[in-house]
Amino acid sequence: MPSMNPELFASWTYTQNHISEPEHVAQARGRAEDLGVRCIDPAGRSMLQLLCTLRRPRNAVEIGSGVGVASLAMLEAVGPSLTLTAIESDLEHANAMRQGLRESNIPSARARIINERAENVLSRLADHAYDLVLIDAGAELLLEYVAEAKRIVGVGGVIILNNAFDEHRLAKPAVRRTSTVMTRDALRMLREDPRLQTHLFPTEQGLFVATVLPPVAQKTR
Ligand SMILES: C[S@@+](CC[C@H](N)C(=O)[O-])C[C@H]1O[C@@H](n2cnc3c(N)ncnc32)[C@H](O)[C@@H]1O
Repeated sequence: MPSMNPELFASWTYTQNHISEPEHVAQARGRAEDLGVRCIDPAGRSMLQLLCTLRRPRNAVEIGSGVGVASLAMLEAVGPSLTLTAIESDLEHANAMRQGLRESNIPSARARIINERAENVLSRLADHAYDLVLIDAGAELLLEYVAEAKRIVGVGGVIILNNAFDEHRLAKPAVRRTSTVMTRDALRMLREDPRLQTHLFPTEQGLFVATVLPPVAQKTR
């Protein structure tokens, strides 16, 4: 097991610092700062774009889309073949996302923004109808979001959980805060499912990725 020596930390920092983002993303981050909303970090955004480029989802859901930094990343990585359902409970955040989409010339038909609480929306989404679900709406209802994501994602689809480090509390066993316990339970729920292949990527906030395996490839435990 690697220990956190200074060289490892330097390499990690180098990775985080060598990501450049276009001007319109910086503008969206500025809007998020004004509204006091956290966005996916640059390494997470970059990883999300890579996953979208590899998987090329046609139907994606984002639970907690904020001002749309991650949404834009997905829409831009895949292009017109992706339709995104973005669920966001805060009207100001949803409006800021609409502004970002307009400025990026993304037609509103490609991003359906649902301004409601996710727990009231997810049960209306069809089983196995989505290729990608990004969860980033806080830890309070995380287990419910994970259960719904597992229901709506089809074989070969991807479930992504951002802020998996729970503000760097996850790895500290003594921390028993509700959000940390919820996050640990959610990650366990995904890791222990034999239908899923999982990995936790060490981005700044932690990006946990699970893909739904076809029946022949399912893990035996
Ligand atoms: C961390 S931000 C999302 C950032 C976004 N994924 C990005 O990278 O740009 C979390 C968002 O989830 C929203 N949220 C919190 N609870 C929610 C709920 N129950 N249903 C829908 N949205 C929720 C908040 O209003 C906030 O905008």
